[in-house]
Amino acid sequence: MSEIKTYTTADLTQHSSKDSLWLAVGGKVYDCTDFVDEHPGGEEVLYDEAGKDATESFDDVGHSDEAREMLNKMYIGEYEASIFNGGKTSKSATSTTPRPTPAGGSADSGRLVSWVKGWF
Ligand code: HEM
Repeated sequence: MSEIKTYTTADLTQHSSKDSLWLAVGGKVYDCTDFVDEHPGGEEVLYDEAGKDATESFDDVGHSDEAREMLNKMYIGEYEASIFNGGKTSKSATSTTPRPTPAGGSADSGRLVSWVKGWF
């Protein structure tokens, strides 16, 4: 059993180079360092998003389920900013969903997000 790590925006920013390239997508952090060369969409777009929350760009492309599955292999932890950035990441997380929730989970997490946001 591995413990779940949480990374902040500051942590993410430290990994924005070719040598260590992390991306946040849908509230989760992925180490894409070794994937850059294999990305069908090219290296450039990943460098552009390196060390950032790439949820929107990732979603905009309309990546396939296969692409989403590839993400699972690169998963290294949760992105802490997902709740505190005005819901941007969390909102997209409902469509990205490499989460261990059932298929109907997106609606539920949407509700959770609104609920959490109500506190701020
Ligand atoms: C680590 C995260 C990512 C993974 C695993 C991934 C994976 C893939 C895969 C498998 C494809 C082939 C088409 C498909 O199956 O959907 C693809 C295409 C593409 N990706 Fe990504 N991608 C990632 C991040 C990004 C990001 C952040 C961008 C930023 C804009 C991006 C832009 C594109 C584009 C533009 C294509 C289309 C290429 C084409 O059809 O010519 N990807 N990606």
